Amino acid sequence: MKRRWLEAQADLVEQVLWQHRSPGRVTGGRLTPTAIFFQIVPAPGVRWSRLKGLAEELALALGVPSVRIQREGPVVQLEIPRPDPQTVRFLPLMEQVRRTLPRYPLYTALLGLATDGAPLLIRLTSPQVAHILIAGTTGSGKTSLARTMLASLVLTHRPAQLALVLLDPKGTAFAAFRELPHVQAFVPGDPSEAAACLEEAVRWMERRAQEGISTPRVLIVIDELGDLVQQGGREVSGLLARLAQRGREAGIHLLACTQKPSAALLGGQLTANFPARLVGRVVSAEDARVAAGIGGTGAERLQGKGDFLAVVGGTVTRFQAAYLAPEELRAMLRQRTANERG
Ligand SMILES: Nc1ncnc2c1ncn2[C@@H]1O[C@H](COP(=O)(O)OP(=O)(O)OP(=O)(O)O)[C@@H](O)[C@H]1O
Repeated sequence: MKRRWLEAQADLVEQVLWQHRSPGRVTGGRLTPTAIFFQIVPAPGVRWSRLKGLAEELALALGVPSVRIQREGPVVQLEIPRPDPQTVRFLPLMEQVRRTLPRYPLYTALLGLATDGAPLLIRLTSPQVAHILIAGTTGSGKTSLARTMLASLVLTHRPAQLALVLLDPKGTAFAAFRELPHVQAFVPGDPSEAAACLEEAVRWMERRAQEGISTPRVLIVIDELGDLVQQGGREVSGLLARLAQRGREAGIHLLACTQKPSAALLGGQLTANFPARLVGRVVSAEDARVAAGIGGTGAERLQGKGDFLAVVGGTVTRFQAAYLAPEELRAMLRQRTANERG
């Protein structure tokens, strides 16, 4: 049934290409949780720019809001959103990872499922990571992704290995985590309290660097970095920049979400110090460039709701974020807190 439907989609694509005098053969038909990927083998003489220009016509013919046409080496990839997108569920994916790996790697967070079907993880202590910026417009799934990463970390690390500082201006992003023994500080609302907390973190960083202490590793998680910097002004951006520049050696890492990844808002010094970027849907190609730190990623054509690019060490990996519904998260964390206390 699925095969036949995929073949019909491929035929439709070939028809559109033929009608627009850019014939090509459509092969593949790989399903990911949210999209179908085809490969187009253009007939001799068909120009890449012409194929690329047919995105709107293809979307119209297939009855979808948009399609992505990307060139990957000699191959042209066509990506069509699935009419029946599937959620990548956190718990089964986490179980799969723990089953396949002999030992869950330290300081490593689960992100989701890459388009090649493999689970995607990110290691805080890798030299190409250290601090992570999650950028994307509203509804792209930033806060949900940060929660997924946090959930995977607290499930696999003891408080003696990993401590958390949670800055949550809305007070709703990370509230579910606040009772966990890993949490050193939970700061909802009030930017002046957030500034005081960051000041303490800087003092702590300096002391740890002097004494050569780097455990427990500390992860400072910030929802809406843009708001925090806007409200807290120079003082806050200065503190954050210091943590980003010198935190790594003292075992302090930052994970920050932002709707507005602009250097003008966050300060060039701060943005330059987030080597790893997780980029969800953004509104323009310019925002995509700033968010990813490199051009041409096409993040402005992502679907939202957990459709992300991981940009780490010059490599771009597309993935669908694993998702934990709020009630699932609460139940899981209750269990985890009970285990730690018991
Ligand atoms: N990985 C995912 N899989 C499926 N649905 C998701 C996923 N991530 C987010 N969503 C859906 O998208 C909604 C918005 O997600 P989220 O609040 O994380 O976005 P956001 O980018 O943080 O938005 P805002 O900036 O407005 O806070 C969620 O309520 C959920 O319904």
